[in-house]
Amino acid sequence: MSRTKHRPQVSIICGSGLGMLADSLECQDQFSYSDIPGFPQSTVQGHAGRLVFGELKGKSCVCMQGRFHMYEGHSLLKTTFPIRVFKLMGVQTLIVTNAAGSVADHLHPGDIMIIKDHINFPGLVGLNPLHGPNDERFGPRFPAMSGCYNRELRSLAHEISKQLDIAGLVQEGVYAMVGGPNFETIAEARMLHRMGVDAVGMSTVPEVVVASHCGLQVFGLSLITNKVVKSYDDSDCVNHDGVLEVGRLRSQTVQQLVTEVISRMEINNNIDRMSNAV
Ligand SMILES: O=P(O)(O)O[C@@H]1C[C@H](O)[C@@H](CO)O1
Ligand code: HPA
Repeated sequence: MSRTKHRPQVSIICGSGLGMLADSLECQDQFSYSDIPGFPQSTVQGHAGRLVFGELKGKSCVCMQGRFHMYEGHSLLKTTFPIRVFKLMGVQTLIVTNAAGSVADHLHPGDIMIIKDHINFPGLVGLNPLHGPNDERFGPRFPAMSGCYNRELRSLAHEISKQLDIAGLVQEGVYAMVGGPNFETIAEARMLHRMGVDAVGMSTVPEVVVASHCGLQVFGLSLITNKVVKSYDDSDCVNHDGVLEVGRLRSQTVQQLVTEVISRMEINNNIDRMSNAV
């Protein structure tokens, strides 16, 4: 905290190919993850590995240009370490973005899905960042997860997408986290489809669980970068370069939507900063 004058209220995590979300921050202070004690390193292409502080539409923000994934070999505690750092800094809101494959037939590459809820597949089999002794300073032993994606922010995003004339691209849905790093088999994709999953990815959920546990309000967006293959007659094949390419093509639209949501969200100036700990 002593190396930046910014005291962020909003934190943003950039998904694969969405690192440009940090570019619109003004008066930036940037730190490479390798210079931050306790931070893991980003190893995935499209995740720069920088923490960027700055102002956006009068709000103080911190942006992770690059996130950590379980499949990189990080423990879930390490993967979500930045969220608790943000909480200690006084952040009130977490905005998560990701690249995801569409499972629902009505979602297409280039669409933006506002995350309404999630399915935590790793969590359901015991891989949860909240495993282990509970640190009561952050939150309760048994946190509720219903309503963890803030309803007001979701409805604000719909309103903004109408005003930006992108409502045709924006839908709401359920994101499921799988462990990765391989993409889904056809049988797995069909199972997800039957379960009511709209989009599938390899991140986000651990961050949201930890943010929700410590009382941050959460807003999440998935950029649909590909369709998951659900038919044995389909010769399509997803790859990471294609995922990054759709990220580049839609980067400006995602940036506009996130910027407007931040601009119009309410900030409680009576913040609960645990900053004497950082
Ligand atoms: O960090 P996100 O969830 O945006 O990254 C997605 C999932 C994998 O890391 C990668 C696959 O292309 O993109
Ligand atoms: N599956 C899992 N993760 C992803 C996908 C996908 O199809 N696309 C981007 N991230």
